[in-house]
Amino acid sequence: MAEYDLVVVGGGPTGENVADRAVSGGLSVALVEAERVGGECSYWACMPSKALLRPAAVLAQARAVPGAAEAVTGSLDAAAVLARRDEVVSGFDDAGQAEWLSGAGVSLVRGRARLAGPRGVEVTGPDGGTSELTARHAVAVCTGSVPFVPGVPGLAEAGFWTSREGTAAKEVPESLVVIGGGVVACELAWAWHSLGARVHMLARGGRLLSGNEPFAGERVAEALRAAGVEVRTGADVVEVAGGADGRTVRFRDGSGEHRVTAAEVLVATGRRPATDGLGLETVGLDAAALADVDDSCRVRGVEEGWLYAVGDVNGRANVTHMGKYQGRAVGDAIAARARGGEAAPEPWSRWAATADHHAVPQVVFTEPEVAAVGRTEEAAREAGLRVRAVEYDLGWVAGAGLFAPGYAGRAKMVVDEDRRVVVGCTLVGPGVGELVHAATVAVVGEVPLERLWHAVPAFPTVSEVWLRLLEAYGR
Ligand SMILES: Cc1cc2nc3c(=O)[nH]c(=O)nc-3n(C[C@H](O)[C@H](O)[C@H](O)COP(=O)(O)OP(=O)(O)OC[C@H]3O[C@@H](n4cnc5c(N)ncnc54)[C@H](O)[C@@H]3O)c2cc1C
Ligand SMILES: NC(=O)c1ccc[n+]([C@@H]2O[C@H](COP(=O)([O-])OP(=O)(O)OC[C@H]3O[C@@H](n4cnc5c(N)ncnc54)[C@H](O)[C@@H]3O)[C@@H](O)[C@H]2O)c1
Repeated sequence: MAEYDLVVVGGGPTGENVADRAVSGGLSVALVEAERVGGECSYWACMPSKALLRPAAVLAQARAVPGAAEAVTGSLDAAAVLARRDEVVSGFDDAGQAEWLSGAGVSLVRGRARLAGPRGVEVTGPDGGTSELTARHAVAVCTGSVPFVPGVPGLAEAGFWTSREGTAAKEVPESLVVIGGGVVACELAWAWHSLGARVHMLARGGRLLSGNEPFAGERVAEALRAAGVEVRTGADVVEVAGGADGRTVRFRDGSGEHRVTAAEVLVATGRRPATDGLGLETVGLDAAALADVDDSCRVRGVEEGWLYAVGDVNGRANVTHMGKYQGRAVGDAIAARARGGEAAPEPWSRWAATADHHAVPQVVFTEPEVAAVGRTEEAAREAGLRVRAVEYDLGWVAGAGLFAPGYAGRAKMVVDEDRRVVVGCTLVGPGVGELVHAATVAVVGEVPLERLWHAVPAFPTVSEVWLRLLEAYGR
């Protein structure tokens, strides 16, 4: 039985960061990975999806600028885009990331882990053999999430894509029905449409990207429709059936019952924590327990506090950057506690993932992009804040006009009237993903509006929208 100070279960971006920080803090660390070091993000999520989307964005932006537009005479080369995607995922080979782990001083154990009593981890290796690891101080569960698949009659029999096939497919399907209206649905609808598939989206809710300000989903839906994607909102999928022509999806919306047939069906209806077979019962817990963590991601109610749940598996903020952020805090906290310190997760201390609560940035890489941080106006009001929001048309900013004539976009800033600080910001438009960090700094730093006036955006950049938003709010 091998003993380490810390055993990390799951080598996605979150687990890698927990392990790296704990080693830097002087601990011995084993990391157990069942599939590929780098996790979902590197092979079937963030990286391949962005590789599929980027060429279309570049092409659209070149086409929007006279002088460059004339030089664009062809369309996307789908085979080259897929080849680039394969390059970005290193041909699904994790040797590079495994080497990085080893260089960082982390011991990689390949296999599937399950808890085996307090501080115990049993690993079933690729050859089916089992081994046991013991953690002197802590076990960090960083197993991520798996697709949530609704129980639609006929779906399983007909066969469907999840985000795995939706990012890793080797060929462009002739047609695709996307079930869902969230981030995965919007991004992958764009990606496969841009590569030549006929795409039909069926979103259950009244709008796309429902976690964002309403104008975000509306603008993305408008753009998808303008590009030729069929977008249906308020659509309830009733049944899916396989046949010679592909897969037929029967759905209902406000106008009645309809059918659509496509070569493939992509189910993008959210994700759930990856806790199956994790052995939580051996320590007296159920799957829900991993969502009940303090701000250092320590699972509550576990005697001696040796168990942590970090990243997607705790459901606090399911994006890679927040998993990594949690991972840094957790690795540092475990190391500090192993040295006998308390590492109390006081708000904004190095041991607390405080930003998870209301300062999470996210970029949706559609065309236009959606970039947001903090609370929407509605969420802020629901949280009891007295807020005032201002909006500004990005197309009126000089830098946007230079970015592309006819640039279309919108920005919204939500201000806490009592503290006079920004608590949320949403930007929609081409290339706005690169603008969101300024908003994140304002939200996390709780920079007073009076001081924000002194943060002068360079001319002529799209960031001048900050000045316009402040003017719209009034001094
Ligand atoms: C299509 C798609 C696109 C996305 N795009 C973005 C994006 O652009 N930006 C962004 O920030 N986020 C994006 N996300 C979200 C992002 O992928 C996740 O938030 C991120 O991967 C979470 O990291 P993690 O390390 O917590 O989990 P994961 O990346 O899921 O890693 C978990 C690891 O644990 C391993 N594991 C699981 N169970 C066991 C076990 N029992 N034993 C051993 N190992 C185990 C798995 O094999 C996996 O390697 C996207 C998600 C999807 C689906
Ligand atoms: N660029 C990024 O940062 C990025 C990209 C992709 C995914 N992600 C993350 O990955 C996670 C998963 O994304 P997602 O899009 O799968 O989830 P999501 O929660 O964003 O969207 C789920 C969608 O499925 C719909 N839905 C849920 N149950 C349904 C049902 N039974 N029938 C029909 N529709 C149903 C919801 O109405 C919603 O539109 C999210 O946390 C997301 O933030 C991030």
